[in-house]
Amino acid sequence: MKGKFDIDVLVASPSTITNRRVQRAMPDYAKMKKPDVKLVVLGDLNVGKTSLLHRYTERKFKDTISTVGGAFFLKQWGPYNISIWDTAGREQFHGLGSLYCRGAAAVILTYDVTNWQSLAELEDRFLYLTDTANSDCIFAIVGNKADLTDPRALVAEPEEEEGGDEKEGVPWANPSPTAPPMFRKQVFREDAVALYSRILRYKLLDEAASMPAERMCFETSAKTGYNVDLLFETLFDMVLPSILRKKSQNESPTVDLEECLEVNRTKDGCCT
Ligand SMILES: Nc1nc2c(ncn2[C@@H]2O[C@H](COP(=O)(O)OP(=O)(O)OP(=O)(O)O)[C@@H](O)[C@H]2O)c(=O)[nH]1
Ligand SMILES: [Mg+2]
Repeated sequence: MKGKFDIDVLVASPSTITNRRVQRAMPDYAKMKKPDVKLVVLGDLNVGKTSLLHRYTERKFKDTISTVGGAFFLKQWGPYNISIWDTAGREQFHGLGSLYCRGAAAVILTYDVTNWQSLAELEDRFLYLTDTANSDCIFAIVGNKADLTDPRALVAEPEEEEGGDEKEGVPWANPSPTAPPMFRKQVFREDAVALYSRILRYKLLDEAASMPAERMCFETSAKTGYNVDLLFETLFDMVLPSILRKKSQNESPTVDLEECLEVNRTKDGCCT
């Protein structure tokens, strides 16, 4: 399934800027569109954050290397520009997390369904990083690698044709008879739902007035594309009110006191 407003995505990564060849191919930042809203993907090392973004933006499951610092993807959604920040799960980049979360309208907390510790880390190590996000920030909890445990997640969506650097073959595209061995599922949906409730309590949010956990907990596979569009597009729709509110605040007539004082001073000539 393609996004209803599918348009090119721009990718920029501080980790690639040092590479000369890439530097020449870097976009012209002067022409870059200003994002209207920001989404951030957080989670432990190796849970598949970058792979989810590749799957959504490039329709591919590609080889990845562990993210250094962070990278951002720009997605046009209707008339709006949405920036999606991919962060590094590695401990040494942890400090950057709260920087990336500053002003975020939505945070995607990602774990690996075959790794209990990756869920525990979300609460222990990542949740407090979101203190810098917007006060009305939306939280999604995403269990990735569902293809390893759930036969429904094995049905692959077609990959984009051109390119060539995607992983060789797609044996998982057909669940039978070449289905890969199933891994033991360590994190269940109920565990994610329970974490979602704890997050609302941590944020002092009223559960009844917040998005219900059933809508905010996803199981995905970056490998097959299972639920990946659903995840991002549900969030894009949810952050639209936040964009509209920001825009109307910017458009509402306000008086800049500093500017008035400056004009008055110049008129009176007292400061010239
Ligand atoms: N089976 C399976 N493997 C996946 C999936 N998503 C990612 N992987 C694999 O998991 C490994 C880590 O993926 P990344 O996307 O680099 O993980 P990350 O969360 O970005 O990791 P850091 O950048 O180090 O924080 C890679 O070997 C991926 O191929 C998935 O949905 N299913
Ligand atoms: Mg990564």
